[in-house]
Amino acid sequence: MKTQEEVRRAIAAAETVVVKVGSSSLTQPSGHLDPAKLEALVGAVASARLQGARVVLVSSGAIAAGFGPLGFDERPKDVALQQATASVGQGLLMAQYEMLFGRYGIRVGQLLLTAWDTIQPQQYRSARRTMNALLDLGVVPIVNENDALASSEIRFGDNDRLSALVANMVCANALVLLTDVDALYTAPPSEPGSTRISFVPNVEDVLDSVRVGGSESGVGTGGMVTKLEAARMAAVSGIPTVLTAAHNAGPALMGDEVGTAFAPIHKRGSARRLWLKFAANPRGTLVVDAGAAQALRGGRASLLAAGVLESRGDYSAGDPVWIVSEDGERLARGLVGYDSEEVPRMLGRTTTQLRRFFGEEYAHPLVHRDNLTLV
Ligand SMILES: Nc1ncnc2c1ncn2[C@@H]1O[C@H](COP(=O)(O)OP(=O)(O)O)[C@@H](O)[C@H]1O
Ligand SMILES: N[C@@H](CCC(=O)OP(=O)(O)O)C(=O)O
Repeated sequence: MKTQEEVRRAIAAAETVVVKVGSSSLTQPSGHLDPAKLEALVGAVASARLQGARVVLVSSGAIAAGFGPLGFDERPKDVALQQATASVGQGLLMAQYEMLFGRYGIRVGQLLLTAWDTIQPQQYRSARRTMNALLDLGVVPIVNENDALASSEIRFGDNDRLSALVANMVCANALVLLTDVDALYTAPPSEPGSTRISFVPNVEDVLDSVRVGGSESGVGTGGMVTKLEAARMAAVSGIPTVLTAAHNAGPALMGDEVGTAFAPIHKRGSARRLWLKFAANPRGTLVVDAGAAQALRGGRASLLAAGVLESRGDYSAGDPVWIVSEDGERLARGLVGYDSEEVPRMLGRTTTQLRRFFGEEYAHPLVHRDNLTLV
């Protein structure tokens, strides 16, 4: 799948498609939910569904739906208030979707995910099983970040990267990112001289040649930065992406030449590794010796305490950490198996010594190879 035509055709033929719609495309300039925009979006998604596609809708808009009814004049800035607002707004948003999809005889189901649910194998498997069961039933799963529960360290904030992880989770054949600009531009569209890009053969190459900025609407989160990250995560998972304005949803799903199409880069990765590689925010650093560095570079090796020289930072078991060489080169990111208070006394010790000195629960790698990704 190399040419634009092939990518567009693959999107039109996708058996399973993830459609992500941002807050900026569901709201009025005041920031409140816009029922007409919701209605148009549902029309396009329902049409794809009725033609036989399995469709997951990743929808933002909980905060937009909640702040008016709670008596606020604008989106709250405080994180706890945003979370509370999302909790009120999510129900109101779903009520709208239920009513609008109901007109087409389509059922919807709600799935609220945190980044954690895409990392922890048990939660990940459970989310995937539920999602697939919903799709088998012909239901349109509607996914949002679980804003009310997501903690600041492990929160996406935007839904772009979450949509790429969901696409990976359901083995989607296409990802459609809907926003308030019609395409990716060579620079933020408010800048004079920026031009529209209709096809990106390799998203990893375009990252250096395009200038992307944050959200200009004041409603969305992440801007084009997180959308390109999502397109890259999808491309690495072998999934083609189209990015365009929400009013182009219908033509985009039909494979018309709207917006920007991104070709897949053929490699398939697990959602957890994708999260680690692109989205995780490391909380600490493990400095490794030359032998461990070499083993890690070779791939498929776990990081054992015996090869770690130093632990920096304050982290808990399960947190993402950087793994760096002695001269500070970043080698990998990984999910560490122990708290930062436990690690120093484990350093430099073999697994046999750890078992003998501290017991069986310490006789494990600091970072298991399944929880590690090279940078
Ligand atoms: N190079 C670029 N091309 C297109 N849009 C860009 C670019 N750089 C920044 N943007 C901004 O990204 C915004 C979309 O992001 P955002 O507001 O977060 O939307 P959403 O709510 O859909 O996630 C656009 O409105 C645009 O102003
Ligand atoms: N989860 C939040 C969405 C946050 C947000 O604005 O994301 P996005 O529209 O993808 O930039 C909500 O539902 O309000």
